[in-house]
Amino acid sequence: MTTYAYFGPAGTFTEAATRSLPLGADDELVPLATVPHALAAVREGRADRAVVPIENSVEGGVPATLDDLASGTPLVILREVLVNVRFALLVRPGTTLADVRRIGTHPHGEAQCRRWLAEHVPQAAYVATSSTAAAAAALAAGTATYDAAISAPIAAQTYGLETLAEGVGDNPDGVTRFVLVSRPVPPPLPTGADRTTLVLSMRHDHPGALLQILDELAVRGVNLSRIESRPTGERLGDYLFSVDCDGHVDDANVGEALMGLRRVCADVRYLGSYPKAGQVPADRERAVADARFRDSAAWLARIRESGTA
Ligand SMILES: O=C(O)C(=O)Cc1ccccc1
Repeated sequence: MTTYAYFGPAGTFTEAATRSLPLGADDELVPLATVPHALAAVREGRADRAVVPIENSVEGGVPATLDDLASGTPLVILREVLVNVRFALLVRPGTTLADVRRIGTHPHGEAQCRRWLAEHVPQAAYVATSSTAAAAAALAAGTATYDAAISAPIAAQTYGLETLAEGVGDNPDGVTRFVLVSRPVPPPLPTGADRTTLVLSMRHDHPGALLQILDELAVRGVNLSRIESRPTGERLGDYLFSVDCDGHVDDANVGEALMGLRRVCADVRYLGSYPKAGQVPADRERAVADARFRDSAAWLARIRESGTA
């Protein structure tokens, strides 16, 4: 039996992401109110795995997740899943669009529905809630300070609310990437289409610090798919770089890039190598490049051992 803590309550997009994993019949799903609570449950051994959002196609990286994974007891990402997020405007039975004065939702929900809201409910103010489902739950319970919630369509059934409008997202193709997180374990085997997540801190602020990082990756042909600077939270002006790159820690070029980063950075936190979600064709050039890296390492070893290649 595996216990999955997910960013809840019931009816969040994170629950949908969790249910899209290959779950066993006796696996247990535990909703927790925030991303830090879900990750703490894994760190403290109350859950085996956590599922949390990490990036979406409108707002970019999810700060609560990036910041929590960047510090504290190390955790690793084992897998990612993509969810096409579609939003619905939910109300208590009887409320009409003209009645809606305040709308509750998660900040990422608001960001992804902004244009629709400006056009259809321009009179409504936005109230931030801890998740899209928490907005629906409080509305149904009568404890909300708002009269409509933007949530996943399924939250209407979960909480007994009425759907006033569906497809209220500005982009019907909006996608959120969720990650399955565990206490440190060896990575899943390379598939040829993998991603590696890292957090990099520089020794001190100096000219060209970011260029040094990019150099270590570029010179080994490692492609970056996301890079964000995040404040460390310690001193004004202290930043970390949160990075996703293509490839697996077992790939020769990624391994060499990691060693290079370890030399130039004050700290490199490895957050896992895992298969990319979606229809990603295996990169044939990667296999050729990997063979060249391994060949050159073997060549150097022969010279060191016997004085000749
Ligand atoms: O609040 C939720 O339902 C979540 O799972 C976080 C979220 C919010 C908006 C878009 C994608 C994920």
